[in-house]
Amino acid sequence: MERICVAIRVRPSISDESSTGLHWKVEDNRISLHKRLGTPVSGVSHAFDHIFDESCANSEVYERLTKDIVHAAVEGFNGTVFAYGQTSSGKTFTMNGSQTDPGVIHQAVRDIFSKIQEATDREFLVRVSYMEIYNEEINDLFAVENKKLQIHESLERGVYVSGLREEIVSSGEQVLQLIESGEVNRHFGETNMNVRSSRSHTIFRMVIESKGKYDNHRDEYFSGDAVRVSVLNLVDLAGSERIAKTGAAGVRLKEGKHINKSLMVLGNVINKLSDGVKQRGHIPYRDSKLTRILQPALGGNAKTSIICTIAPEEVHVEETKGTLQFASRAKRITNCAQVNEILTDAALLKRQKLEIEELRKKLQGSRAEVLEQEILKLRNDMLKYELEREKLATELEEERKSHKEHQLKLGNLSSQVISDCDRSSTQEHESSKQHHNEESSVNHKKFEEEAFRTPCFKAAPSAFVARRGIYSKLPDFSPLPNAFSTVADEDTWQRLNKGYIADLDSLQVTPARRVQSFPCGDVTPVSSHRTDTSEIEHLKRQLELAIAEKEEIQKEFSLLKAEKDTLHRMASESSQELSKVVDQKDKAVKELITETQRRQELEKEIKQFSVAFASRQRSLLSFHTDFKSKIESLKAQNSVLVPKSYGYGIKDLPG
Ligand SMILES: Nc1ncnc2c1ncn2[C@@H]1O[C@H](COP(=O)(O)OP(=O)(O)OP(=O)(O)O)[C@@H](O)[C@H]1O
Repeated sequence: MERICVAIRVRPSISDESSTGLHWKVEDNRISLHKRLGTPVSGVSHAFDHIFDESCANSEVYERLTKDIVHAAVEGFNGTVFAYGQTSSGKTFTMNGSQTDPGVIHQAVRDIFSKIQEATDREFLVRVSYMEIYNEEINDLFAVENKKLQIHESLERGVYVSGLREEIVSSGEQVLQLIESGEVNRHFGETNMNVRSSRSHTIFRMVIESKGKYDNHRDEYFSGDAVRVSVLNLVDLAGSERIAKTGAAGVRLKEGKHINKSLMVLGNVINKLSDGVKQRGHIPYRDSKLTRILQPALGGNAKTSIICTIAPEEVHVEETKGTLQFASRAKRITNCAQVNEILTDAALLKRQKLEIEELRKKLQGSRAEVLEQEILKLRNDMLKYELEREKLATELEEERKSHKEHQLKLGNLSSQVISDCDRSSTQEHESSKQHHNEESSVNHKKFEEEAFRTPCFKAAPSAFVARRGIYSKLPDFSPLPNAFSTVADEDTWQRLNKGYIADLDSLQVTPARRVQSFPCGDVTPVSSHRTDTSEIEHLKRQLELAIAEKEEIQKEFSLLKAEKDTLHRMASESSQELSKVVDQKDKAVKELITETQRRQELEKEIKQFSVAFASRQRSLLSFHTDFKSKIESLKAQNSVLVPKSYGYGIKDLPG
């Protein structure tokens, strides 16, 4: 959708009277009415796409307002440029121009042919026609005999004037000559306002057909073999007039009434179109011939621009205000222009094939590819989960093993402690007194209660005294002094004892440490008792630590188990999803196959249709030729003159 481009052009003042009060002021794209001292009149200020002041030449108007539309017409877009305004405001001057300042039509014609020259990959056929709407009747300006032409509408051609002469042209000069000849037939008349006032609306029309040239190297058309057909209307409207001002009477009065009526309908159409899609309702295009012919340009398939001409004199302020209001409404209208292409059967078939191909690609690309990717992703995820699960299972197994080993170690340790205690207790019996017995009995009980609660440990013997007689031989290496018996003070013992069993692990794993023990005979009973007690304490601590460690491992174990369960669940969910996606893919593939079959059937049908169409065309052609020859012979027989009809189609293309 694009808006209609609206511009204002101010004609130079032609009155000798200097303004005594109101005057128009142009600032950039805004025009406003001012009082004598320059105070703006409130509510009379309008902005437009362009405002051309008195000094602007037609070339500037063409450059800024019309050129783009003309170029688009060469490319296949419909275009309309029209001049609107009160009588004597400069419409004809803008459209036709003068010797020194050629108008919009003149420049458009030249520009079109230079554009055609540039487009080397296309061949063109240009047809021109020139008509006027005079007193609500359509006359052909290229053929005076073609009067009161009728408007028709068909699906193929849209709205058209039947019987209008169209000339095939090949150069700008040819067109300008034709226009000149047409101008002679146009209705002008003298009024109080304009010595040469247009008494009709004129529409100069160029129909531009083009087709891509055939490229022999590539064995195909440069830009497809579709034919583009566009219509460019260059319209010079008759000016609205106040009968009192123009002093019209008789014929001029009748003309004036028709002019005003059709301009009023144009105003109504513009008003309705500017209301917006929802409010506009019925558009009265059919109320006048002008609006009927200009229908595609107003809210239809065309690029349109309107040049509203105004007279700057104070005496025309009211008319100028009306023109500016019309222009303000018109600039709200949106059109939807698109390239007009006519497809031959072959082009249609080719285009449909391409479309089918594209659709097929899209179908394959959009669904199957996405599904493939999804499946791949899910497979990767599954693999990842599997690996993680395996890793966790291995870790779990290792943890289990180490847990077992720990338990085994603990069992060994406790049985070792028990056997050590047993031996110490026997020695104690032989050497110590009664109170020692009691004390060790208490100690033993305490130990039994505190340290050996775990069921896997054996119950301790009733008389428990630590003893270290298991290693009878002295070690090859020992950190102890040779004459240990003389330094059996408690501190030294404690220190050495610490080094002796630093922790349970080193005790079990490093045999060299074991040989740090020494025969019990070297130790005095009293000090042996003390040392054993502290050793037990130490062992108890170690045991407690081992139990805590075991609990920790158990906790870790249950966490790992939970994690493993989650992974299992995720893996099964993934596999379910995977099977769902695979199902979906299968379905899509089936759909694709059905679609392809359908397309193939369609292609076949199109082929059959085009064959039938071609044969029908051939039979119609032969019928037409027969019919024509029969008419000719009848004509010859009756010697009746039949008026020549004019009609050119794409088949009349030269060469
Ligand atoms: N921009 C301009 N520069 C110079 N002269 C102009 C300009 N515009 C209009 N004129 C002159 O003003 C007069 C009236 O202009 P024109 O005939 O183009 O008006 P019009 O709007 O077509 O009038 P009508 O509706 O009566 O046909 C002409 O003599 C024309 O040469």
